[in-house]
Amino acid sequence: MTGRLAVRDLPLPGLKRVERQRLGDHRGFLSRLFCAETLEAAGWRKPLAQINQTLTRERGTVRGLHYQKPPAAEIKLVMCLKGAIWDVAVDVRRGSSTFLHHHGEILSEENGYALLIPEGFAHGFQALTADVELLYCHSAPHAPDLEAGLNVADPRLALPWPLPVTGLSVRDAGQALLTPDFEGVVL
Ligand SMILES: Cc1cn([C@H]2C[C@H](O)[C@@H](COP(=O)(O)OP(=O)(O)O[C@H]3O[C@H](C)C(=O)[C@H](O)[C@H]3O)O2)c(=O)[nH]c1=O
Repeated sequence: MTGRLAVRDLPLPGLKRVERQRLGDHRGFLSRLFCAETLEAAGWRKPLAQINQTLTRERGTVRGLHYQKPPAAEIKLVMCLKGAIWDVAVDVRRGSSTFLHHHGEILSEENGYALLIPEGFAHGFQALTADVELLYCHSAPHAPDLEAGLNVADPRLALPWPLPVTGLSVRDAGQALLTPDFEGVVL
């Protein structure tokens, strides 16, 4: 456990779980959310460009699946500070041995887990409780013109959402299904 963040390998190459250790005392706790030194060793070798917060009010709501295309491809560190989510990353790296494979797991206020999602992964989550709050660290600025997405109900992905999918944004509900010629992104 170096510097309060433990990094674990996951089945998709480059995808990591980052486990936060809380330092508690009679007042409460301190928890480190980001550490450039620890995360550089885990593959974050870019600046910290932007940090976002989202609040998702309704249990069952799904946000995603989003990624930014090169040259705005980004590393994300996603953590759930309030409530619990099922978080999922899908490999869209052209030529990857795990192309279009997904990894999903629960991130929560309680378990203190985050996902470090490399460039070339689409990201999404489902709120498992009401009023979930997420914090995102991004290695590249928001680039709306280079945003892309996958459909959360795409049969080619067959994502095992824990709850019935609700609350999609108009954009997310309208994401096109993958076509047979989809080759992913070249990083
Ligand atoms: C991502 C982003 C969005 N915005 C603006 C654009 C829209 O006017 C508004 C909501 O954007 P959007 O509906 O894309 O937000 P989400 O669907 O919650 O996307 C988020 O959830 C999925 C799961 C992700 O992985 C994205 O990285 C994350 O941003 O915020 C910004 O101003 N900056 C940003 O970095």
